[in-house]
Amino acid sequence: MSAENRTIRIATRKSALAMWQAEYVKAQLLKHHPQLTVELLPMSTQGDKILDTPLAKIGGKGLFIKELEIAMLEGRADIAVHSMKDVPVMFPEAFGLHAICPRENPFDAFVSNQFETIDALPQGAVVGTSSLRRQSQIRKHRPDLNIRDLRGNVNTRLAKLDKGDYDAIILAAAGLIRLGMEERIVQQLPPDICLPAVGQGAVGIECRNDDAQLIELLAALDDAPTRLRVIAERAMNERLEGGCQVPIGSFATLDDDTLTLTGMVGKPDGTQLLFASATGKAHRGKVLGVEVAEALLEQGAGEILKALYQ
Ligand SMILES: NCc1[nH]cc(CCC(=O)O)c1CC(=O)O
Repeated sequence: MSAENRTIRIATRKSALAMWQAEYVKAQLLKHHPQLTVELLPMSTQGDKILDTPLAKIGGKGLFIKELEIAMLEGRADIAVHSMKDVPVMFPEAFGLHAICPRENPFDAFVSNQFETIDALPQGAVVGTSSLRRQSQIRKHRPDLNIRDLRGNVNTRLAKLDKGDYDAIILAAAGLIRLGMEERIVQQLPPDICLPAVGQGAVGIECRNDDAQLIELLAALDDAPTRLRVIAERAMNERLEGGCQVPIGSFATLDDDTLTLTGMVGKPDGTQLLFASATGKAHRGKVLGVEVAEALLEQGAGEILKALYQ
């Protein structure tokens, strides 16, 4: 089988956002390699089926990608497309992330039908998010708000807001933009209020490490600045062993060849938030990630994280 006539099958979750990302990767593959045939293989994953339990209790983010990896191991699919935010830092040995696509808006969005900003919410207003990272930072900023659990895909969450279950909800801006719902973003939360999650807004492409031909084809879709940023962000989480759903923010910026990484670990109740930053050459992202993680551990991040796993 030559790269000339190869059919690339993309394993993807079935949510609207996952399908958008898979279609995006299909379009990019065909743009760079018009000779290919590209097909989508939509699948349900454990993470999609169990909707009533907080993710941290049922095994975390890996639940969303295991089925996709099995499809690749069994030869039913060639690549899997992921939101980098949902990809655990501990990666199975047989697979690699062989392209990281250009990053969309990495910040969190405040979405409300009544209020213009998070600061305009009245005391005791009900805000929906299931992310411990968002909860921790929003409680720190506005201890008076009432944070309530909110799960499901982007459309489900918006429907719950529109039904009046919440005064506001927090979602990733990237998901809303990709789904053509940018107008629902009322306020973009700046990183000093809500530091984004590792990899937020970036899409990664995974395939088997033994598929050299495919790895070469995927190189055309890789965006070096995004990859350098995400490598640094993930190195921080790896050092912190931020395995499942955790109150950790990790956000890198790139200015020419200079990378600045900021990390945050917070108590879910918002009573203690730790921050650290490091700056250096872009290719040293892994070292910077470890440096920021160790600065956070020195401040007591280990105790905050340990308390969550008990
Ligand atoms: N946890 C779910 C998830 N995974 C990726 C995105 C979209 C943004 C992205 O690509 O990072 C979302 C939705 C959200 O957090 O609001």
